[in-house]
Amino acid sequence: MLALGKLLELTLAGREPAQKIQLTVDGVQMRWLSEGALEVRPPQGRDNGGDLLLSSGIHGNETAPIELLDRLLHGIARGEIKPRNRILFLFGNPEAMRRGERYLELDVNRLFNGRHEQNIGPEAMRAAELEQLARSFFSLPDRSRLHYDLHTAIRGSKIEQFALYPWKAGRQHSRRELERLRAAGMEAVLLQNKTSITFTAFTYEQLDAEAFTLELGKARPFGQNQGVDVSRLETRLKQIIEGSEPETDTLDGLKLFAVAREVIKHSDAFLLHLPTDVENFSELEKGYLLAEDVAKTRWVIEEEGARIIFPNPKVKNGLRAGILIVPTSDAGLA
Ligand SMILES: O=C(O)CCC(=O)N[C@@H](CCC(=O)O)C(=O)O
Ligand SMILES: [Zn+2]
Repeated sequence: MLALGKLLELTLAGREPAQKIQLTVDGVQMRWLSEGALEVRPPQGRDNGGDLLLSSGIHGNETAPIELLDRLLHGIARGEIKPRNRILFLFGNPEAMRRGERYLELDVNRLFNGRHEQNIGPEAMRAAELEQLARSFFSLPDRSRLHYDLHTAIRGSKIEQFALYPWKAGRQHSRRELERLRAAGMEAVLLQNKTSITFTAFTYEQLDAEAFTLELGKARPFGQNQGVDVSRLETRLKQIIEGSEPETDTLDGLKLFAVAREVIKHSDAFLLHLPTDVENFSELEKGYLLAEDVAKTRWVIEEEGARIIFPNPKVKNGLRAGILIVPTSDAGLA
């Protein structure tokens, strides 16, 4: 296999390839751009006008999505997968991947949309670099732009695979993209209703891409992801890459949720009243005291059908310590 197909090995070893550009047997160009960053271009006559950004390893310990991108890249490098669109592969936080940790000092996925400018250190610099790589990749006019940022979660989940869809004023969420996500095995989509500081919020809000964070199961170390079934997503990604995607026109069975409230941790006094092993999408009764914080702040459930995702009292002050969500309908989709 071509050396650049081994982007994961290069990244984990902290090595820069001697040769930055390579061609596969069927004329696909692979170009190493920076640590953990590789662009794939189909031969000119085979380009269908789509630009696809696939990222993982934004959290270094979320290995199933890293292994999935590694398999796709191997397939392309060996000539087994024949791309018809441009692809940018990104491993988000190489040093955290090497250490098997979510992050070193700062969560990279809280440093986009300008936040990296208010911080210092390697992760702030990496977020700035990722923004630049994505901006440059999505700079060509008249092409479709799609970004999937792949993650696994800290805890188990009542709904195993789901997507988070960013929000921008004046822009409607796309039904077609949700149909595609359903076909890729996602069981639920959380429709955001305000701007955010994640990677997909950046590509959605600033680069006009359709962008989704995909949660694929529970985070485990490399080689221990047998319990994370990414087969439907993997099949769909190959089809998108090869331009052979079957038509899909149903949202049947796909659960839609909206954000009711983000629970922000304001101080070290923050207390979250949930068992440590609580699963994502656990339902919470009306009247339940979810959290308390400084200055007698209390988070009491007021919403019918409320559920919690990503509860995490260990986040830094000022950051999201959980999202309260409620069921919603497909009425607002374009
Ligand atoms: O399990 C958790 O608590 C977090 C899993 C994870 O990393 N989720 C992403 C979601 C990003 C988004 O809101 O689009 C994150 O928290 O960064
Ligand atoms: Zn993650």
